[in-house]
Amino acid sequence: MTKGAALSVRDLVVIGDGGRPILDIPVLELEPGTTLGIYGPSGAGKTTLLYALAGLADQMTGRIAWDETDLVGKSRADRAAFRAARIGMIFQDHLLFEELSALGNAALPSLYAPRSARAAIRDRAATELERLGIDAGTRRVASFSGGERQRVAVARAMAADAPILLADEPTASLHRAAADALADDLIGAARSRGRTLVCVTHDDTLLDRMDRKMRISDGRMELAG
Ligand SMILES: Nc1ncnc2c1ncn2[C@@H]1O[C@H](COP(=O)(O)OP(=O)(O)OP(=O)(O)O)[C@@H](O)[C@H]1O
Repeated sequence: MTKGAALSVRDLVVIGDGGRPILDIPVLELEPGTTLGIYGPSGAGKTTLLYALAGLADQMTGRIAWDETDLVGKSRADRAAFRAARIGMIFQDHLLFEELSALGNAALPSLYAPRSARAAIRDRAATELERLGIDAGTRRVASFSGGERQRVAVARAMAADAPILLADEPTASLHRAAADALADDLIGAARSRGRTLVCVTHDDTLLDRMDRKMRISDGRMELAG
């Protein structure tokens, strides 16, 4: 079983390009295997928080510790290495390689993995795609719909079998039944494999299934459950 990671955020301030703080989170603690839903108005700072938790924000102060690793103090290269090894990401623009098939994209984490782990990653990628109803086949993802691309991104995050899953509006381009199936997968991954899941979403059905919910408004936490 994958061991989930604990999160400890303290006095996190993310600075925007203009030098102005765009996010201020005094305290956020998550036990391994917890699911957290983040919601709030457009422009509130939800994606900024997810990027910071992934170590993708360059200008930040405070502390973002996943277990013993504080991403704030690390170099960009070290943060990238941590991300590759420990974080599965489902982000809004999907970041797919247009020339590759669904399986080619979903199995991408195998490129960064030790040789001994590669076959298992490809197998998980294929299994996830099948479960999400995507033909792994030879068609390039360039011609996929928004919802199909979303599911390829989910399969890729699952294939890595990372202890941390970060998702930005994972159900946004899906109809209700597909959104519910995807929620089953994400939450099932957290519950059965102890992964820690942080999910930005406007989808109340998905939010209601999270262990905890946090509202962000104007760069600040408003409610924490
Ligand atoms: N690098 C940056 N430099 C300056 N401002 C930024 C930067 N990144 C984001 N912002 C601004 O910070 C605010 C928060 O952006 P963010 O994308 O986190 O919002 P959000 O809550 O995810 O919104 P949405 O629901 O519309 O996706 C916005 O006003 C945005 O324009």
